[in-house]
Amino acid sequence: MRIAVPNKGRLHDPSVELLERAGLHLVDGADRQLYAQTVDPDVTVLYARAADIPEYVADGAADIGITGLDQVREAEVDLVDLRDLDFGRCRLVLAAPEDDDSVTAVADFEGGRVATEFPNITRRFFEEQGVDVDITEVSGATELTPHVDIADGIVDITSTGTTLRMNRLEIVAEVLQSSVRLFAREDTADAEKVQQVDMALGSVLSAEDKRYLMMNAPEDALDDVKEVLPGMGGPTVMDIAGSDDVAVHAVVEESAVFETINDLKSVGASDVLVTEIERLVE
Ligand SMILES: Nc1ncnc2c1ncn2[C@@H]1O[C@H](COP(=O)(O)OP(=O)(O)OP(=O)(O)O)[C@@H](O)[C@H]1O
Ligand SMILES: O=P(O)(O)OC[C@H]1O[C@H](OP(=O)(O)OP(=O)(O)O)[C@H](O)[C@@H]1O
Ligand SMILES: [Mg+2]
Repeated sequence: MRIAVPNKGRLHDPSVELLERAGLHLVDGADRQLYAQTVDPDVTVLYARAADIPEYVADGAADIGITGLDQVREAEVDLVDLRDLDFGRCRLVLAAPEDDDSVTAVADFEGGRVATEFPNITRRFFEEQGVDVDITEVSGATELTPHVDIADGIVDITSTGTTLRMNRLEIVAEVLQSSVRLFAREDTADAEKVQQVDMALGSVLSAEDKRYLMMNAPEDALDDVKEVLPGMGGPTVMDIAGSDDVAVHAVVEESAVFETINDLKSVGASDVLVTEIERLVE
């Protein structure tokens, strides 16, 4: 089974890190090598540009791929979105010079010019809006185009908004919300190995906001301890050799840890340990 992964840029490191955390360790992959075996002899990683990965999956060069939803929408290929991998979150927006009052709404672009790295997404957006525009495709530095009279506005990626602000552009409309996803083809989505990889990646993401709590408590405080411990079924309770206390283990939301520990101490728990969880296979 071949999985296409971004070979460079902002998506490369988080993609490789996620595979490693999911246990799909890469082996023998030299830095410039565009493929790598993994610890699973049935899973090979192919490295490609984020923009090319939709075609890699659609054409069968890879069975699944990790890339931005914006890249798949721009490629206009029909893929199965298996899972949001919760990074590379950004928006495609229509933006125009902040000091140009003639283009402050989508309709103002009627008969106007829009520069973008995403001509297909842009064309479809304006078609849906019933606005006729002239689209100019550029390969980067899109934010400059309205200031050198190449376009009246742009459709481009934004996440912090810094680049738009620095280039005195303001958002007129949101075109697409995007993040990095695990994509498959219709004919590969249900394959056993694809399901295994999807589950492994999901188990890492499920565990990220959970913590494992371990503590000791007097047996007669157990009911109060159970009251305090939220979520995931009942806690695990174990006898401690040579002690009247019991050991209690539970999985809790990371956001609840601070308050839960205070409550546990108040009902008599002691020696409370908090650890991260590598993977949580539901
Ligand atoms: N500023 C950003 N914030 C969040 N995600 C982004 C941002 N820019 C790009 N992305 C996501 O990363 C994907 C790849 O981005 P892009 O094609 O710009 O390559 P890159 O990884 O930024 O490398 P480079 O731009 O240097 O070629 C985009 O399709 C989008 O999904
Ligand atoms: O909202 P911000 O946080 O400012 O991010 C938006 C910028 O990020 C991307 O550029 P990138 O840095 O990837 O360079 P690129 O244009 O070469 O892709 C995108 O093309 C925008 O220019
Ligand atoms: Mg970029």
